[in-house]
Amino acid sequence: MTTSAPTLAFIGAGNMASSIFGGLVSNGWPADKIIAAEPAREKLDEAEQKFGIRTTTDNAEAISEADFVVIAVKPQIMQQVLKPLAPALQERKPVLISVAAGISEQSLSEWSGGNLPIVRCMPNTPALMQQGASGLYANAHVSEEQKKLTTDIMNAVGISLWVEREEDIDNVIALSGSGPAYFFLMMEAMIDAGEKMGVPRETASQLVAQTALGAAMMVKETGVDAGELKRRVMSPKGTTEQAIFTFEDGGLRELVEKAMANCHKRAQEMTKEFTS
Ligand SMILES: NC(=O)C1=CN([C@@H]2O[C@H](COP(=O)(O)OP(=O)(O)OC[C@H]3O[C@@H](n4cnc5c(N)ncnc54)[C@H](O)[C@@H]3O)[C@@H](O)[C@H]2O)C=CC1
Ligand SMILES: O=C(O)[C@@H]1CCC=N1
Repeated sequence: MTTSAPTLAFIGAGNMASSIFGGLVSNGWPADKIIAAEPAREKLDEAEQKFGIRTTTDNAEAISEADFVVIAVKPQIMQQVLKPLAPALQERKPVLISVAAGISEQSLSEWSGGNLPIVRCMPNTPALMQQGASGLYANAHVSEEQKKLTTDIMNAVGISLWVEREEDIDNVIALSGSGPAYFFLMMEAMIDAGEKMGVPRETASQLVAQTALGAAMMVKETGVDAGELKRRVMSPKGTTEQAIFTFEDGGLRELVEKAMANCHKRAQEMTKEFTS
């Protein structure tokens, strides 16, 4: 990214925000074009030290020079954080990018004073490694140029895909926003099982992480269906099929479907809960 990169303000410098600004800086986004605002001084100090970005405890100050404002606070406090920022947002008119689950564009628009270009973005924490996956939804005030710049920002930390319907953001949450945790759970369970078999935890961890990475790369790079790739590991009467039959008999598919449905349901409940 050149020095003509737009200025980005992050409101909230927690897990998700730091994954995005950390990923941006690691990918060459100029650190002096990123400012993070947060009440927790220690998080700002860490962000300054690790990534060299600018910081402030004053949210409105961060907005005063921003072209894009990424709001990354918990959904529960979004309204109380956003409402006092409406005057600063209305004066500057940046693109407001919310990464919050369960906060509708309508609520964001109302709390920020109306008529702002708003993007609902559903990223995930692998953004920190520039391996994030984001779903993006724009309201009618977002111009094509602003959409392109939003794509540039999120593509700097992974892949991003636009959705036409806002409700698809809840599907993106169930797939990729919350998705890393599903894979972490699977890896954690495999590492624990490996350790029980007597493999040192660190060795098990390295083997599992590389296996997950390799499997993901095969799905991404070969274009071969995941089911077919699975079948290619399952030699007839071999070892893998014993493991896969155990997963299938135990109802793993149904469990995954149920887990994702519950994740989606919670996003919808939150949207109702946090509508003023
Ligand atoms: N953690 C994840 O994997 C993902 C999170 N999200 C969304 O990101 C948002 C943030 O989640 P996390 O980063 O996980 O939470 P977090 O708790 O790590 O970060 C929130 C940050 O907001 C700060 N904050 C509190 N009051 C504030 C205020 N008045 N002004 C500015 N900052 C304030 C907190 O000190 C904290 O650092 C949520 O809305 C969540 O739905 C979206 C996708 C994935
Ligand atoms: O668990 C959550 O609510 C957030 C949204 C997606 C991932 N983490």
